[in-house]
Amino acid sequence: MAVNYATVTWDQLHRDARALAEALMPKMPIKGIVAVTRGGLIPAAIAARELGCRLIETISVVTYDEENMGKPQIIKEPVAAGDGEGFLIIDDLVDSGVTARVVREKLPKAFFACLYAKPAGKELTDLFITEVPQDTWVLFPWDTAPLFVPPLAKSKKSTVD
Ligand SMILES: O=P(O)(O)OC[C@H]1O[C@H](OP(=O)(O)OP(=O)(O)O)[C@H](O)[C@@H]1O
Repeated sequence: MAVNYATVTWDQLHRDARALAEALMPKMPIKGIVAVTRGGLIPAAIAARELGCRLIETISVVTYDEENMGKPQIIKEPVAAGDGEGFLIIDDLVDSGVTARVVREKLPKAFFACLYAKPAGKELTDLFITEVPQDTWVLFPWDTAPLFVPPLAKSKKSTVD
């Protein structure tokens, strides 16, 4: 399957996280936020600032490593969030939905919000900002760096030389 890329800039991410916070305003007041590390940390920080929320818990789910292929494992429990009642879960992306399923099982009473969702996992969310096609790889700002790109005139041998 061919892969397309969608580059998300810091500005775009900030706008989308603010849009998420605005959409979450009707859920206020809340007890706290659970950020799904690591991708949910920055969206959760932005949303927490907008929502005036200072209690931030985390959950870390490892869905793949060489010894544990395919078996998702919680390596950090969201202890402060109990069964999730009164908490918002925030992640950057729901792709296959494997992570979201594990997080929801752990926090069945929490509300699950993310910035971007792909078709395979979107039903596991309560709220997302933008749908992304399944074959698109989202490049987050922390995964990328600006690179020099040669001008067109230098990138191919000119035919008028
Ligand atoms: O729906 P899924 O197929 O489970 O994919 C979504 C998860 O993948 C990414 O995390 P990743 O496992 O890459 O870890 P990271 O955020 O620590 O980089 C993302 O932040 C989600 O938590």
